[in-house]
Amino acid sequence: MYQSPRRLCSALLQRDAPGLRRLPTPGLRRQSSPPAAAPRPASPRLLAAASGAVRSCSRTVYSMGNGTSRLYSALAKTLNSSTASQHSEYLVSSDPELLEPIDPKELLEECRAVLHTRPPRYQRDFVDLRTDSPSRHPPIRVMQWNILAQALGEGKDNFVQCPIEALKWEERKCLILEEILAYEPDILCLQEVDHYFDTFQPLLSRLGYQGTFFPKPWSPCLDVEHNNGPDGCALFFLQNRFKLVNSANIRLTAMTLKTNQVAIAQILECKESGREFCIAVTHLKARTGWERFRSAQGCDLLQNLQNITQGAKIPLIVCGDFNAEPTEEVYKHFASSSLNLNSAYKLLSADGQSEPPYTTWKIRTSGECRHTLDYIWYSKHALSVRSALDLLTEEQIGPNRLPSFNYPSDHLSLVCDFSFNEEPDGLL
Ligand SMILES: NC(=O)C1=CN([C@@H]2O[C@H](COP(=O)(O)OP(=O)(O)OC[C@H]3O[C@@H](n4cnc5c(N)ncnc54)[C@H](OP(=O)(O)O)[C@@H]3O)[C@@H](O)[C@H]2O)C=CC1
Ligand SMILES: [Mg+2]
Repeated sequence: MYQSPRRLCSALLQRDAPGLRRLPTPGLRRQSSPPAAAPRPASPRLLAAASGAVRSCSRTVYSMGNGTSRLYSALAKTLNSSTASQHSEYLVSSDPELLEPIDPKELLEECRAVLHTRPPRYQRDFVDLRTDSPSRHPPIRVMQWNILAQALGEGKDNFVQCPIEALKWEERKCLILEEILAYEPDILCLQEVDHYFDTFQPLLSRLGYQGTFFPKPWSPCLDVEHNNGPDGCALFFLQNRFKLVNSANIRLTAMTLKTNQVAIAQILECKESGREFCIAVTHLKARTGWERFRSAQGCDLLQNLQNITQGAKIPLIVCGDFNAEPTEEVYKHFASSSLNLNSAYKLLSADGQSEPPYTTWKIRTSGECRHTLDYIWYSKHALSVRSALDLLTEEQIGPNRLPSFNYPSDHLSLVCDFSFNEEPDGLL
């Protein structure tokens, strides 16, 4: 019988343990020594079913080279304005076997079997950040993660110290799934997703998530031979915790021009508390020299979010790979916006005012790239951050940096537990 991930693992999570201290991560880590029982044969049932299930569909949509992005754009529902619209699924499977719930423990076991030759997953701890007021409702766990598009990792990114075998999709996808299953986010905000239909949508939907994908109009993945389609942003939420009220796919503009960057914004209603909030995910333009462009995209996103949240009446969480250090203009726009946002990971610093030293760390032909680019912004008057997942240390990341055999992306996942403030002061 299927149980929701939260019910299965709540005893292990200790999210509500009192005191200000580091919390142990869930007990779902792959073991460093081989398990007593022999690992499963290398024909994972759930993983194989997932990729086989949608292959026929993804072939139809994706296997036509660069022209596919045009076809895909026609399939994707695009809103250039701030108007929110009703959500609709891009792909609805009619095969009942593919809709059967998965036991997350079983999927995790399959991932571990696939990964049994690799070193163990890095250990990261949650830092308890609670200030005072206890919450009557369970926290909302949000994960922000640029998972590294498979086509970009293999074909464009030039991670010169990362062995190509570490990027093999059949194993790397298990490392990504393992990270998601270990932290059990209620909401998952992803960038560089180029395996939505054949991997994440079918698997995560069977774990109880409802997903939305919005591809980039001209994804650079489509320039890579044997690509799996365009990359884009994906947003998943647990259906037993939230009801979708409204959803908007936004193609960002810069100085009124349409750009290649996108965002998804959704209004969700919390089933336990009845409270509504807006969750958004984005991936802004990369590379140096594009700072003003990013700034304009950020302004457009803020304007869209102003409208969607009815002028900051609805609490907001914005996750993204902003491709911008905290010194950049786009960061300052978010920090000083009338939406009253704070960046959650600043709370890990001693004074609560500094961003972490890095959220991505890789070595390209140009040298070492260590930057803080990923953020989780939240309405600072309406929401509190109860805990945040600590980042990896330099030692854990290792001399060859990311991605690696232990970690599947060049960006670290950020995970926070939020709760609504009990007595909103009307300032949001
Ligand atoms: N077919 C066509 O007509 C068109 C095609 N295009 C394609 O789109 C691409 C541009 O798309 P756009 O969305 O603006 O791309 P971005 O500049 O935003 O970058 C795309 C990806 O490249 C990664 N990246 C960042 N820095 C580097 C680097 N130094 N080396 C390698 N990869 C890096 C980024 O990862 P991260 O965020 O993790 O840093 C990001 O995911 C073009 O190169 C072209 O391939 C664009 C327009 C038209
Ligand atoms: Mg990238």
